[in-house]
Amino acid sequence: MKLADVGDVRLHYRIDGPDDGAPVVFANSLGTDMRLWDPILPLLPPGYKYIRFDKRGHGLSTCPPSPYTMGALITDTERLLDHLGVRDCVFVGLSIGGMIAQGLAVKRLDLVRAMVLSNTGAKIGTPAMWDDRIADVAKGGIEALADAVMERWFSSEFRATPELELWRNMLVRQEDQGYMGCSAAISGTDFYTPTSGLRLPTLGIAGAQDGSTPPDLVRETVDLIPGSQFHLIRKAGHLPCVEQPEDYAEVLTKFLREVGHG
Ligand SMILES: O=C(O)CC1=CCC(=O)O1
Repeated sequence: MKLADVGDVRLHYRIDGPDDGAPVVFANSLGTDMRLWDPILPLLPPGYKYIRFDKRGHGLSTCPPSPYTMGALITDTERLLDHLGVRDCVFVGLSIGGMIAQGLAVKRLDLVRAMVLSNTGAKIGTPAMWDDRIADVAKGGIEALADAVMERWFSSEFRATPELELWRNMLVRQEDQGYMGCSAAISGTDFYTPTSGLRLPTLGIAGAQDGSTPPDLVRETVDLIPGSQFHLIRKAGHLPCVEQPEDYAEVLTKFLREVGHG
C-alpha cells in the first residue's frame, strides 16, 4: 500500500513496472478508483512504469468535505508526481481525469510530454446539470443515481452481463462527499481557451455509446490541439478501458511507441 501526503490530502497510489521505466500516469473518472485500469494493465507492454492513483475523495485516498476545485485536483496530481520524481510522463486521463490532464499540461509541461484525452472534454455538461446531480447525491447518496450512471458508463450489451454489478459496486462505494466535491470541480471548469494553447502530442479516445462525453465532444476537444489524433471505440460507452480493453490497450500502446516513449 503506497500513500503520499500532498497538501491537505493523503493520496493512495500504485506503481507497476520497473522503477527506471518510462512513466505512464493514469487518472480515472468520477465515481471510480484506480481499479478502473485493471482490465488494460496486463495488456500493456512491459518495461514502462505505470502509475495509478485515487484522486481526493475516491478509493483509499482521504476525503475532504465537498466542494473541490479543479485547481485543487490538478495541484494534488502535480504534487504526487513531484513526490515520485516523475517528469515527461505520458498522462492518460479519462473523463474528469482528462480534465486534470489538460490542466496539468497547461500548468506543468515539464511533467507531461504527451497526453491521452479519453472520454472527456474541455468542458463537460453544464453547471445546472452538475448542481442537480450534487443535490441528488446530497439527498439520496450515490445510490440514488447509480442506475442512470450505469446507462452512461456502459453499452446496453455490457449492461446485460454479470460484470455490471462489480462496477456498480465500485460507484456506490465511493464517498458521497468525494463524488459531490469532484462534481463541483467539473461544474466550474471550462478549458477551451487554455487547452487551445497546448502544443504536445495528444490522442483522443471516445466510446461510440458514451452518454456523458459523446465522441463529438472528445473530437472537438482534441481538435483544439494541432496534430492531435482521434480514435473511436465502437462497442463501448464512457469506460472503453473496461468494455473493450484489447482495443484500448492496442491504441494506447501504438501511441506510446509513436511518441517515442520508452
Ligand atoms: O456522467 C458520468 O457519471 C460520467 C462522468 C462525467 C465526468 C466524469 O468524470 O465521469
